[in-house]
Amino acid sequence: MTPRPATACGDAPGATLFGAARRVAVLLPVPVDAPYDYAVPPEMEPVAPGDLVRVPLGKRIETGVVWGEGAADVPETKLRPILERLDVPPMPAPLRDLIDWCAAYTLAPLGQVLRMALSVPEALDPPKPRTGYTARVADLSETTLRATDARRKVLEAARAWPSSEPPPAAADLARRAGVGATVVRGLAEGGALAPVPVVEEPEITAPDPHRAGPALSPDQARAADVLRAAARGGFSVTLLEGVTGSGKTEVYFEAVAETLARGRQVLVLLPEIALTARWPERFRDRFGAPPAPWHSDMPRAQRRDIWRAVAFGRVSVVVGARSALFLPFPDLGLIIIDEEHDGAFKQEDGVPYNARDMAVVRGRAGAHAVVMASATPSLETVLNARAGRYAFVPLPRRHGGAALPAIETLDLRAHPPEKWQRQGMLAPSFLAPPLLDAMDATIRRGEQVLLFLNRRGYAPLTLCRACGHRMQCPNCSAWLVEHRHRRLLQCHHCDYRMPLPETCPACGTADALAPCGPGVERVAEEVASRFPTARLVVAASDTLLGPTAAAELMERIEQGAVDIVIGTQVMAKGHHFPLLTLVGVVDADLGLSGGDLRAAERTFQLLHQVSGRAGRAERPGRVLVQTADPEHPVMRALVSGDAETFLAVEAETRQAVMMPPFGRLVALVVSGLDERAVIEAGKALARSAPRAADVEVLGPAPAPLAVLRRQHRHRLLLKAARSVRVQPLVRDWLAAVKLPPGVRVKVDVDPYGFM
Ligand SMILES: Nc1ncnc2c1ncn2[C@@H]1O[C@H](COP(=O)(O)OP(=O)(O)OP(=O)(O)O)[C@@H](O)[C@H]1O
Ligand SMILES: [Zn+2]
Repeated sequence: MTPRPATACGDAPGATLFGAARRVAVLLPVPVDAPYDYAVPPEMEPVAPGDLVRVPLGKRIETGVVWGEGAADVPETKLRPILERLDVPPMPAPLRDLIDWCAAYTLAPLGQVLRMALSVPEALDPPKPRTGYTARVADLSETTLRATDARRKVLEAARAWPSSEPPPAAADLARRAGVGATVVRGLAEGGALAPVPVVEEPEITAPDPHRAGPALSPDQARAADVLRAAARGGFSVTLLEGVTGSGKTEVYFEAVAETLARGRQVLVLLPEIALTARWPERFRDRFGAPPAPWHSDMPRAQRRDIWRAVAFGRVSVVVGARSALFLPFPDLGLIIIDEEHDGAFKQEDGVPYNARDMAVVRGRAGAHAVVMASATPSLETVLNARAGRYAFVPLPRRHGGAALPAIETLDLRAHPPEKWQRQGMLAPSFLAPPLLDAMDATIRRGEQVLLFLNRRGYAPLTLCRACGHRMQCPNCSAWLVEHRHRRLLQCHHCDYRMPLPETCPACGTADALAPCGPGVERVAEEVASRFPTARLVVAASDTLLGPTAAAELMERIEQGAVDIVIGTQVMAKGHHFPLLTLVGVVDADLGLSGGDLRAAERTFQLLHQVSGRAGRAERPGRVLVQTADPEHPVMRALVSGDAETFLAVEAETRQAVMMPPFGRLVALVVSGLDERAVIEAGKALARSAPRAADVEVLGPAPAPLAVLRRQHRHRLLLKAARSVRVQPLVRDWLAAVKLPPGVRVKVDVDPYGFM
């Protein structure tokens, strides 16, 4: 552990002497490892852990949280006082536990983790009052004001304003009286109306847990019983594994209802909340009121309101992205993690934590149930369920008698795509003839097609036919992706953009730059030409502008206003389109290259999820998976539907090399502008790497993304047996190496991505 900092004020002398004043530790949302001590002015008592306080820090004033008793190792004379205790509920103990745990586990500074829980500092201030007006007199004759018609009407309206409602604003009162707002202000100045400060928190309709849900099938009812029982008990984790379209949402809604009926709060975590915009509508259909959303794309004012409503217990259900886990629920009774296998639960920037795992920590701290739902649970979670650490609830059948789709591979070597005519020239095709035939037949039947390609833009690479030059990002070791609609080349890592040049920047040849490989836009171009009358949409994170637009598009698809959807992973999960019967996977091999530990698992999950969009209602579904390697275990598992064997082989492979979840991994990414310094630092780290039984350090080696935003990046990987506590090892390791200026080391415990 880093030693507790001596004092918050540096060399500034203590402002006051406090005699025997009590001291407390206050954690501040700044990158420090431990709380600072402060004195509690006696008149402020009682001050207790969790209280939000304002304290001096150097020359600033900071807001922090009382974390516990003071440490007594700061001299009395240096101790500074708490300035103010804020008028918000204390941070609940389970959230403080989570913050402690998260910092200790990820090795992130404690204060940096706290910062995630205080992400909307303005939510700590009382809402700004607005001015309302009440009648001060019964009649204008009691004032010196001349009695005009307009004035009389306003005074009457003010006197008639229902006392159950807060006093109206000038504009509202004027509207009621049918006059202009200036009349109201004139009456206030003349003493006929009294201006009063009105504090209003936004109104929230509570979801009603007693509304009847749909009639559940026997399978669903059994599963719902187990989840309801879990929601009544203390801490538990349950894996709800249901095939795509089995009604997992309806089933876990029963656990939500149970928790709400017991008067406790519920948190539902969804990956990429902004894109699963239909979920709140389903919730509203079931419970009669919307859940409170929480994600980073929300307007700040809305985040402020929701943070407060959660803290004061006025909100009972939040549906959000991973950061919702750090909201100050005073009485959380259930966490649901939908699509628990999804990589979006892992935060890569800032504090690298996995919200799925931290939800379990939060559940244990708060002694309540945690439910993980997925059709393709992660290997970690499956093993936890097998070992009995998690309860297991299966939903083996689709709802309403729908069959699972028939999945076939389409060997691209046996069925090479045939070129097509583009503006009088032959253009490469990305769709094999059998897929095109199936699409044609599907549309003719009035059904829908989803073509899945997990690549945004037009082409992932642009190259010069004359000299072979490849258009690369100036800041990253990555190709620039062409976005033809927007007429630009863009880096998907740093967002660098440039117009598509007319001549090759290397050799100067005109019109020689050619796209290489497909993105969704390019597939759409081919489809538009081959199916000129079909109604076509492209759905990718950069074409769906915001949750509302996304929800609208999903609704249009649901209603059959679209024939062919060409989409990235935003189309893969959660959606329920009754008319969608054909899914074509354009490039199933895309995610399999590269040395990523989870490449096979992730590809299987994604392709299985997207396959699951087909044939969810009466009409049967079909999936065609284009691949150059139909014998690959991922393709075989997809076709056979035998996830169990696939996971067993995955498990065996990883166990043989002691990779997660059988061993532990910690990634260290060394980065800096100066490549030499980065390499030297990497070597220095390797030299002082921990030497212990069951611990191995690999690297340094350039990271797959060797340059990112001009920063050179080298990686080391610490691999250890599960029994090893890696945090103290890494802490000592980092403490032993002095980094040159300008070089940083980012620690990622349980890395998920390997870029
Ligand atoms: N008991 C039921 N009564 C009526 N409709 C149901 C019932 N169960 C499920 N459904 C409907 O079936 C569809 C599929 O359910 P849901 O989306 O919950 O499945 P899922 O298991 O979450 O699927 P996926 O994992 O593919 O997203 C939804 O439209 C849902 O409303
Ligand atoms: Zn870049």
